[in-house]
Amino acid sequence: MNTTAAAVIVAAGASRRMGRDKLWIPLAGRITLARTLDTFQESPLISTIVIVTSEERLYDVQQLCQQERWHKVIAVVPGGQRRQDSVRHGLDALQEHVPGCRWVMIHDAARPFVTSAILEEGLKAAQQTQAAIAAVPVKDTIKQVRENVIVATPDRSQLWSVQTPQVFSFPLIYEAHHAPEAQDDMTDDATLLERLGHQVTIFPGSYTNIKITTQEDLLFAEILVRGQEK
Ligand SMILES: Nc1ccn([C@@H]2O[C@H](COP(=O)(O)OP(=O)(O)OP(=O)(O)O)[C@@H](O)[C@H]2O)c(=O)n1
Ligand SMILES: C[C@](O)(CO)[C@H](O)COP(=O)(O)O
Repeated sequence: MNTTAAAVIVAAGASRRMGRDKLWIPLAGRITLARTLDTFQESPLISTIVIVTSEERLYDVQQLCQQERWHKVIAVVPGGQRRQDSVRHGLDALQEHVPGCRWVMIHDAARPFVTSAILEEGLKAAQQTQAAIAAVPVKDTIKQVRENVIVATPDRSQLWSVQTPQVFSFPLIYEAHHAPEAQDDMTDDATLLERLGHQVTIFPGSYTNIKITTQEDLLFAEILVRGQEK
């Protein structure tokens, strides 16, 4: 595959459920953010990277990019109130700095175990449908609950746990993030396209492509790192 994509790495969250900045927690000695950036910097499928971080971390991230020689990083920009606002800021930076950008991968910096194989799967899938997101089949039974009472048990065979990267035609997702519908709160980028009536497909993620969110995730992360180093 000779097609490449730009990447927007969103790293501007407050880590409220972790209680401390989860992107700067060392995982076996290398911080979460660096592990994520390593994969994108090393992938031949990624041409340019924009990192979206908090105002407070702008300088730290710029310094880290120099120190780590992440030469594909063309901009480090401040995030917004919500994840979707941070994504939009990243897309705006690509619009400004990468004329003619065709494909973009939007990825959580909090998912440091993404692999180059997942990136490849995502770009291949998006080239088929213009919009494709990483996902894995749900393993638990999921219940819909209202005021502590179960109101529905969706058919598990139709339930998928969604991850990132989420890979899109850049013009498509750029326009969607600037549509009126983008004002509504949504927790992933695919939702926006769904609301606008676009078909979004899934491609295989991985059960190890975890999002570092709460303290317990660090236990699994340490095991994953040790497994990678064997
Ligand atoms: N305003 C925000 C919120 C989230 N993110 C990023 O989006 C990814 C997924 O978000 P999440 O795991 O929820 O991170 P936080 O928002 O930091 O977590 P919490 O909800 O516990 O505060 C993370 O890499 C986070 O840094 C972001 O760039 N801007
Ligand atoms: C985008 C995402 O990682 C897909 O599962 C998830 O929606 C992010 O949610 P968060 O609350 O911003 O972590």
